[in-house]
Amino acid sequence: MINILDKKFVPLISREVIENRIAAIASEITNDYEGRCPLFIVVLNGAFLFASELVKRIPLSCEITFIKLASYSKTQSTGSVREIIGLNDDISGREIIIIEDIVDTGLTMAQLIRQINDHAPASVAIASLLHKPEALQTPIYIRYTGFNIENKFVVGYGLDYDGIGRNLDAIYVLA
Ligand SMILES: O=P(O)(O)OC[C@H]1O[C@H](OP(=O)(O)OP(=O)(O)O)[C@H](O)[C@@H]1O
Ligand SMILES: Nc1nc2[nH]cnc2c(=O)[nH]1
Repeated sequence: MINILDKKFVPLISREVIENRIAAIASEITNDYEGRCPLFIVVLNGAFLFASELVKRIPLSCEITFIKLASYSKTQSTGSVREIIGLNDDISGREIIIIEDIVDTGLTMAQLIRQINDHAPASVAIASLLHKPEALQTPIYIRYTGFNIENKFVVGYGLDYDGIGRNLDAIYVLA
């Protein structure tokens, strides 16, 4: 059990299990994109750790860029997605792979996909470390999923509770 601010969390997914799964996703992406040069779009803040562990295992020629979106306040979705840092890259004709830490309600991803599709990419795929299928409010197809989890608030491996806990090397769930 760990304490973060006023809440208690218990272990859900260990570092070893996470890293083995990331290695498997990296192999899949490497096979699927052989001979192509994908552009990874990393959704900050939460996806920074997943992204760094993933891309270092993908020996393809590729580019990596960042966008910063926010929709969560403490343990709840606010229902609206704010863009804090936008996309400056030319994505038309590119093979896009979005790297996300979690797809929960799906509102963040739905907005980002709409925004990307407005710029005529060649293809768009999503890689998300976590997914809460029961929480989804809009259909989202996730090509590469790390783990499907229950609809409970989680922290660690990039994910925070009120700004704290992103540096934990495993995933914890609210007790
Ligand atoms: O599917 P949704 O319900 O839209 O939730 C998913 C989003 O929530 C988290 O971001 P958050 O707003 O917490 O910002 P952060 O990544 O900076 O922590 C996460 O990184 C996703 O981007
Ligand atoms: N930290 C954290 N951020 C989220 N964003 C969407 N769902 C979650 C969650 O369960 N935990």
